[in-house]
Amino acid sequence: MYRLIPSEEETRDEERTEAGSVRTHNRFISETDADKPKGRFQSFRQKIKSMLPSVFHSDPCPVSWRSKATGATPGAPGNSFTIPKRNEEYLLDRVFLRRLKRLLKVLFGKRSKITWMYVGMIMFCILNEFVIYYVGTIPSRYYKVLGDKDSSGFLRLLLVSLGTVFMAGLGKSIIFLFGSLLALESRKVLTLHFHQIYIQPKLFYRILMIHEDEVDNPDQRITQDIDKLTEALRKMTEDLNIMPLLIAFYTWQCWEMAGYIGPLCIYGYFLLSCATSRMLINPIVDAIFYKESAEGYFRYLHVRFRQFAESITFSRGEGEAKDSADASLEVLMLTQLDIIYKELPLKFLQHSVSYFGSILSYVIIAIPIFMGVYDDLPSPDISAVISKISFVSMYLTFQFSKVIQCGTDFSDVAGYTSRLGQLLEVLDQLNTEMENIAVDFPHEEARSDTSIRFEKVSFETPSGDVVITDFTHRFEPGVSTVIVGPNGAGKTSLLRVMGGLWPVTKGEILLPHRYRKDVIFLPQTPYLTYGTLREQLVYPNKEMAASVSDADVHRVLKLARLDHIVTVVDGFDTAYTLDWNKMLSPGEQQKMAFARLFYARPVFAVLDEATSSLDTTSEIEMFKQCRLLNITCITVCHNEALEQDHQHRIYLDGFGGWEWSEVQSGNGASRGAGSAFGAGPARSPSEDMESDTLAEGADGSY
Ligand SMILES: Nc1ncnc2c1ncn2[C@@H]1O[C@H](COP(=O)(O)OP(=O)(O)OP(=O)(O)O)[C@@H](O)[C@H]1O
Repeated sequence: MYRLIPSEEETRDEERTEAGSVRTHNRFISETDADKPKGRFQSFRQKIKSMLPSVFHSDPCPVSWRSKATGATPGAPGNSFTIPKRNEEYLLDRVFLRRLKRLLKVLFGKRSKITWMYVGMIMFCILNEFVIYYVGTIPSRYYKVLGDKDSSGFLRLLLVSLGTVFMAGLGKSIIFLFGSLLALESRKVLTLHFHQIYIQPKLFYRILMIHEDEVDNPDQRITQDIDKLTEALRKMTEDLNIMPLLIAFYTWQCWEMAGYIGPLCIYGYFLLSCATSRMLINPIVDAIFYKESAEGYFRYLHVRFRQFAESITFSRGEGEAKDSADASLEVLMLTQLDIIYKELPLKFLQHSVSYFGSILSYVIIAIPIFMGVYDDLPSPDISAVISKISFVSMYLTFQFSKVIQCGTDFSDVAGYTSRLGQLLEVLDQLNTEMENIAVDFPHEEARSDTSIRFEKVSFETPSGDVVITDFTHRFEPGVSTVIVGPNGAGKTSLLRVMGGLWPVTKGEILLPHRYRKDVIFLPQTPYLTYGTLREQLVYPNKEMAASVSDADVHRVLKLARLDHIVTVVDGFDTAYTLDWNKMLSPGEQQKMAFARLFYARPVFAVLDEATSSLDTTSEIEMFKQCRLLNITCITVCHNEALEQDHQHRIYLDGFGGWEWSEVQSGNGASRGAGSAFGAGPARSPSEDMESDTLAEGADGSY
């Protein structure tokens, strides 16, 4: 037996609420809050932040167990516009460094190829820099041979310089290749890491369904932000990876030729530029964070159009769809405009730094020349020296200006790092919560117990409303139970608690030891996986598909009254993606879920309105097959006629109360025997016989 007990974390959250000591970011606040925008840019940002949820959260803002801990009151009277808002600023601070360190640790982990690729790239860059140094000194050699009128020297130099320039070009392209492969590998490593943490039992559900106010668009962060981060890192790496070596080398060269004044001027200039640049980058990091949020919502809106195309069209909602898409685009444009405005001073600084840098290099040359250091040299040699110093000092200032120019890439890196780091932190936090929804392995004596037991279980919604109190019941194999009650009474929530999706606040739930095998949940809308028909039937255990024989496929499809789809698919091993949703109507999709169930034949089938789209005959047939295959149903439904297919009935009153009773008129067994089928449309005895035979056939074969 697995044991689901209240989460300590949840309890702690409540204590925090009562104590009033809460996390400050992710508060729910209203537009009427005191922190009104101050400056022009702040007001701009405020506008973007406030528009994001108002445009995209057409549904009421999700509230979570965690948000409850903030003690805020979404939708409270007077809060005409209540939105979730983050107080966190995304800056180049210690939080950013911590997040970056974490991502780099993943990238340069023990088994990652990235370390070696990076080392290879650095080696190549160093080699290439030797070539570049030679290319840089070529003009001074030309001054010399031309000044000396040395024609054979000139020809030799021409050949050598052509070869070197070709080598330098080739080197740059190879560095680009290295960088691109490195970015590709980095994306793979990071994405796999996120998949590993994010696509975990129940975690996935909790972050998307319950904690979505804490971290927006996790899908976008994984699919796009990682890509953009690795691309920005690639650009920075290509520019900066051997920069410290180059700076050291060219500082020494500059010192040799122009004395300490040269490097001193350049370093002072660089420090000043860096300090200004940092000030200008900070607001961009924040703006990038919000731009990506807006990007995510915009994309999500279009995904929803695709998902609900038919419903929108039936409701003639295209106008509303267009308005919301336009509005979301407007927000996105505002966020992009915000970045453009904030990047403007940075761009100005970057360009000015490189132009001033070239002037500075002439100042550095001028100092030794006016001090008479090179007075005793002949003029061709002075020209050569001037050219060489100019190259060295310009290259040194160029290295520093590259650092400033990387500011834009760096602000990208910082923005994406914040988004990914934040996602990792929320995932960590949820993982801890999941650990606190304890799963205890049973004592030996409990292993044979195949029942599902609820012992005085109470639980509440994520927003803290009590759903059911002190629920005690034992679901026994062979005794099907129907759960009924008004809308919002908590029927599905009871199944969520049974499935470990929601924690209990009191009491405990004991589940069969072979829980994963013995208990199968069928939701109202089944998930159709990408893949072949065989893979659909064994979902989620795709690896078992090969063991499903053609006869098995035919048999379970016939049991689920879905045998006609063998003519729709090209073959049992033909893979389909989105086409599954087009090939199967909602009712057929539910039948597919039953086909899976008939193939797996668990002890319990937990059905949450899983037959809502089926015609009455098929609905009755599904329950009959369950009975014949010894599958005990725990069914949430609104169809009173289905009660006859169950022995027990649980009624939830919607106020936390519940009532257990035996189903009075007839039961599933008697219905299965024949007469009680009168509850559904008339069926021929041969049809019944056929179903029974099929079920028996299935019995023998699985
Ligand atoms: N993620 C959530 N956050 C906050 N409240 C929720 C959440 N999910 C469900 N609830 C609330 O829990 C209550 C019970 O919902 P549940 O889906 O269990 O009802 P139900 O009995 O299955 O309803 P129906 O018959 O309409 O399917 C509802 O009031 C609903 O608003």
